[in-house]
Amino acid sequence: MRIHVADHPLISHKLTALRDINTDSPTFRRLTEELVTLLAYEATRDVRTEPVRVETPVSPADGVRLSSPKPLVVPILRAGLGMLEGMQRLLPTAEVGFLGMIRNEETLEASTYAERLPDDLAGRQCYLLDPMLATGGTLSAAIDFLVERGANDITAVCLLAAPEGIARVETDLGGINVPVTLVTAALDDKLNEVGYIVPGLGDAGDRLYGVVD
Ligand SMILES: O=P(O)(O)OC[C@H]1O[C@H](OP(=O)(O)OP(=O)(O)O)[C@H](O)[C@@H]1O
Ligand SMILES: O=c1cc[nH]c(=O)[nH]1
Ligand SMILES: [Mg+2]
Repeated sequence: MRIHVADHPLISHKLTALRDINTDSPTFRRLTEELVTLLAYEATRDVRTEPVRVETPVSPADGVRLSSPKPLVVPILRAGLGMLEGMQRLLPTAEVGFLGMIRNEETLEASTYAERLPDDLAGRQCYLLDPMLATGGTLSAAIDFLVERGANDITAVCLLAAPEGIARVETDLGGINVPVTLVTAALDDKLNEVGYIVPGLGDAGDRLYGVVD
């Protein structure tokens, strides 16, 4: 897996505020959107374009525009939904698919409760959105869903990734001949004994959607 840690000072600044336990839900949502827009800039570095000629008021100009087929953006519910608008800000014409996945907090196994993806993903550039890559079970299962539909160009955009999760995804990818890129704002230290990222930011879904004390 190709890994890009986008450690720009503005990203680090916003991420630090996001981690802060004193950051409330509305601010957490806003910072998530802003961070994703910055990460999307990196994640779409290889987005496909085609040449186009336009007329400026002065002369013809050769440029590019996004080419077909449209990129596909797939937020992993629930927490990934908080990243969708930030991504759409840079890719407003992208198609959007959905995966609903939940990790069992005892076993740490991911299961899928909703899935809405186009049937054929061959040749599509696919962007998975999930703020947290912890044990890697969720991302690995999401990649499997896309690959089963023929995807062969996958980029995962995460806010935080743990080394254990990256290792798991890389192992699981061993049997799949599909290039996957991970773009993340930070590589954290480790997982704790209950599978949370350390230092992390806590439960991203709860902090986005207000289920906090
Ligand atoms: O790498 P993993 O160990 O699989 O953990 C990461 C997953 O856990 C969180 O989702 P959660 O299951 O809490 O669901 P939610 O988004 O509905 O809160 C997070 O948003 C990831 O999807
Ligand atoms: O630290 C973690 C791990 C999984 N899911 C989260 O929301 N946070
Ligand atoms: Mg959660």
